[in-house]
Amino acid sequence: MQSYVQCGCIFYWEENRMFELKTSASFDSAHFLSGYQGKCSNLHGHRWKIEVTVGQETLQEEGNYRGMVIDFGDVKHAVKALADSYDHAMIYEEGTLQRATVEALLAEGFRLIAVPFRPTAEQFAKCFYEKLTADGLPVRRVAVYETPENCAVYEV
Ligand SMILES: Nc1nc2c(c(=O)[nH]1)N=C([C@H](O)[C@H](O)COP(=O)(O)OP(=O)(O)OP(=O)(O)O)CN2
Ligand SMILES: [Zn+2]
Repeated sequence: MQSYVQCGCIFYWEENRMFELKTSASFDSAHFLSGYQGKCSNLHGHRWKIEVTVGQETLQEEGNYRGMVIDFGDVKHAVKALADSYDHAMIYEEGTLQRATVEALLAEGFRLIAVPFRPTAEQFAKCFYEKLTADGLPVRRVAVYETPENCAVYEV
């Protein structure tokens, strides 16, 4: 990252160094892509992996967390809790299933999660970024893997 810095009447670009921590957690769920031309319009499952990078230019200077960006445990627990909240569910975009279908699935005891977006890896990456940021984590990057080879990244 670069900052435009003023020193007297001189302006210059200063390269900022960044400390980053990375952790990941996974969840297993089903989804489908409504309106997709191809096999992903059908209900299918993934083992989604959420890989989160948090970062800061400075480390904490005193107390229990001196020398740290944030405690590894705090990042790990937040990402695990997020993954668990999407685990073993059928994830669908709001408005893409008939009401009778939703009611029938709920009557069978299935766990449904309606999301206000098409559940692509890209949209999940942005959604997870926003949720973890709202939890107070200094998130820089969220990668969401649908398969071990394919991931989408949301980065700030
Ligand atoms: N840019 C994106 N493209 C696709 C996404 C996505 O989230 N972002 N998602 C899908 C589907 O969810 C699909 O499950 C993944 O597709 P695909 O890679 O084709 O699936 P496989 O890895 O199982 O492919 P095989 O060729 O069957 O091994 C589609 N595209
Ligand atoms: Zn899929």
